[in-house]
Amino acid sequence: MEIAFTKMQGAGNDFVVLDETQQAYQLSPEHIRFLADRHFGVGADQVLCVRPAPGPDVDFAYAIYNADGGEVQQCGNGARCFARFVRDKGLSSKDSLRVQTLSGTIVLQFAGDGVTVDMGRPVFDPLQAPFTATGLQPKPEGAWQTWPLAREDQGQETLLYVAVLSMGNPHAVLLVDDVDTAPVAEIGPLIGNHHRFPERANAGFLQVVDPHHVRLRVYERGAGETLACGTGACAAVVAGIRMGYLVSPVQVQTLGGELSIAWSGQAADSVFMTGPATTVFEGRIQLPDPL
Ligand SMILES: N[C@@H](CCC[C@H](N)C(=O)O)C(=O)O
Repeated sequence: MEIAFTKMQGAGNDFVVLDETQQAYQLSPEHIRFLADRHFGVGADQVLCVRPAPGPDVDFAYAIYNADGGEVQQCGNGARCFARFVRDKGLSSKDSLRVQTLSGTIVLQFAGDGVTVDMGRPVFDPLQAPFTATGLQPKPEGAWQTWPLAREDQGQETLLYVAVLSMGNPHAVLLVDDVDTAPVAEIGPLIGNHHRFPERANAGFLQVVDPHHVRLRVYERGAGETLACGTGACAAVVAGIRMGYLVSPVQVQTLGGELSIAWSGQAADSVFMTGPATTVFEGRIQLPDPL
């Protein structure tokens, strides 16, 4: 089967976007891995599918697959690219779009050259992250708390203290002095695959520069370290605000660009993310058969 695709990126987090509004491709995890492969396929951190609205409350449905083939609940940078794709392809001319994801409805709004996404409320109950905190003693961190994750280091057990929350998908946030020297490739998978995260997690490494500026690197579940992670930026800023280190709005400097995150500090309020969304190229690709 040959399919049309659009390659997009938001702050360097890159995507293969597929229009399934007319035809559902029903891709297998192997197809997703092939499309995301940087040597044999198109190359992407995530594959995004634009699907018809399942009901009158939303304009579209949004399916997200990590490069490893697994379907996930949320993708912030992808959401902005979703909005740009829908407009560029003439699928909708609305300035505001309601889109259904696996973890609820998000709202996308065009804002100048970029897109602002209402990412919904952060979830602080560890059980809902999901994170198994049973038997663990949290450590006070500013006005909030972090959880200890045991780690074997040269035969010795050491503890990594992470803030845990969900932005529709699971996040662990580790405060670091300098993201440039943080051992992201080593510690990212240890945190993300820790048995206390039964669905694995995205691991963010957060450097507070001042109350309105941070630097962030994220080791993403199912994709490895990416140049930016939108939900990771939301999670890191929310954690920083809850701890008392940050004040909204916060500019997040990632490896691939800048995102702006705003949150009132109230658990009942949504987190808003603004950033770029760009089309890189378009093409057609033959899916190897059988896959
Ligand atoms: N890059 C994304 C997040 C994609 C999903 C994530 N890897 C997960 O498994 O939850 C973003 O911009 O939010």
